[in-house]
Amino acid sequence: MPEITEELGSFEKIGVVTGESTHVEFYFAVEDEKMPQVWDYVVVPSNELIDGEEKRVLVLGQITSIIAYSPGLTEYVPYSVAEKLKEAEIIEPRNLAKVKILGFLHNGTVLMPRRTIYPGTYVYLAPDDILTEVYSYPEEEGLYIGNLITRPSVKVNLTIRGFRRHLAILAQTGAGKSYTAGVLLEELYKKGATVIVLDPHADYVFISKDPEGKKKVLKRVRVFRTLESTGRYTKEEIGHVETFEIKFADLSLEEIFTIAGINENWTNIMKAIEDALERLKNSSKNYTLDDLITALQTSDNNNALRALTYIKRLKKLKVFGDSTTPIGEFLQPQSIAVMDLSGLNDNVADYIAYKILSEAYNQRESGKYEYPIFILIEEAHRFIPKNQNTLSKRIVKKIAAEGRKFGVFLILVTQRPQKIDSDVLSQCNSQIIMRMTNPEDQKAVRMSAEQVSEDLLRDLPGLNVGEAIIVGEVTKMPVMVKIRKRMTKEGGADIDIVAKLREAMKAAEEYEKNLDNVIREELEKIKSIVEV
Ligand SMILES: Nc1ncnc2c1ncn2[C@@H]1O[C@H](COP(=O)(O)OP(=O)(O)OP(=O)(O)O)[C@@H](O)[C@H]1O
Repeated sequence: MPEITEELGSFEKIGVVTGESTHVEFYFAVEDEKMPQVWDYVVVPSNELIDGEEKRVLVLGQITSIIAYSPGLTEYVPYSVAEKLKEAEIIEPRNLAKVKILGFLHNGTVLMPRRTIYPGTYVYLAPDDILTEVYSYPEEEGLYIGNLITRPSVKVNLTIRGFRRHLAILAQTGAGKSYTAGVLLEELYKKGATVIVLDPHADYVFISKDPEGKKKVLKRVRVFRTLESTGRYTKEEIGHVETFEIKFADLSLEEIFTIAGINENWTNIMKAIEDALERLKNSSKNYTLDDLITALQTSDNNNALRALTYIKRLKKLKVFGDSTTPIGEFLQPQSIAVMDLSGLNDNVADYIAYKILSEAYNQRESGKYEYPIFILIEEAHRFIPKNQNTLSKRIVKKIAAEGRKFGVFLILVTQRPQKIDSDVLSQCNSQIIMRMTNPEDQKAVRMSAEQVSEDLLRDLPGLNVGEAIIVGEVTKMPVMVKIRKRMTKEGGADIDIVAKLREAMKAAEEYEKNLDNVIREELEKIKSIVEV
């Protein structure tokens, strides 16, 4: 942003600061004929002390409301007077705008002013190039997410550095969360990121293809599914699906205890399982879960029978196969690995999430994998619910607390911010918030994100599909964005109800026609029998 010179003369003047100002907000009387929009950006010149030196700076602000009034038409003016004023054309409508100060740019960072904006200061519409500068980053760190809602000509970039402290995408259903997450995946991919997606609704299984699903646009995308999963889409629709499986004999004793829900104080039960496993290991390296169950069933140890109740639970997981899919399959530079969890029940999805996240985290913690890993968890409230323990919750909490040290970053997507573990949510330093009308969800967002002001919350119900407010470390200033168009195909797009119903009508007609034909044929048969 330029430090101020005479170039202000080329800016579009739209008003004068009036009333009481502070260093965080001010009002201005809007010049007649000028019609700024709510959420548009303005600049005002001011003086700031920077590094001990007085400097003229341009303070950027955002219009948060516009109050229209007429000096003659006060609230209590009677109709007869109001009508006379109208007929005499002396209503003289005026606009008073309220502005929230966003800060000023100094050497690429945003500083908040310490001085109040003085009444009488001219207010200018912020020129596009200033806004572009505020919302851009150097090529190798900028992720192009969309354009300013009020200025479609201004591109908005996020910084990939901001992902260090995790990101949450929060909105009610249908607001455009998955679409937005898809845009982020495209941008992360362009930057060479390693991404793992936990995908309970198969929203990302087409991410390699163009929007029509014809051409492959992202080369290094792999979609995984468990052996028995049927998924939301067929393998033919997706193109290529790989199997994710775990060899039971590869599980450690601790893992078996964890997933079977065996408490660490139940030493007798643990010992019975350990003994049974020891015997199995001595006879074969390829023992299965069924082998363990048989070993416990045939044991004369009472604790083995007690253990059986817990071990039998593992049957429900349905992920055990002949070999273990190595975590290396999910971790490759510049790649997206989508774990399609659609159609699986919560326990299975939870176990798979736990397994993949733990191993990915270990790879980074031990330094075996050298590149940062981005983990996108769709429907995050299912994996990290509030007041409830899941297998994956422990590892997600660990990543939320310590992931940045090892380069493991979370992107959580949820339509139920109030249902998600609040510790994890508050570790997400950046938020992309979209339309949200539920007051409880709004409250959860307010509690978790200090940058989310009352002003912003008030605006949430007014956002359209695909519009978002972005706050936190991924952006220099809070920003309202129209998310850009996807270059890849969505998985979970809303169905076209009218088109589908049209198809249903056709199918019903077809059915009726067939039925008529069958009846006619039957009648013909009966007639021929009767005639004979
Ligand atoms: N930025 C956008 N531009 C164009 N269309 C969009 C945009 N964002 C969302 N949509 C459309 O809006 C619909 C809902 O989007 P999406 O599925 O991403 O919402 P969601 O919040 O993830 O919903 P759910 O919680 O049901 O998964 C989709 O049909 C999608 O194509």
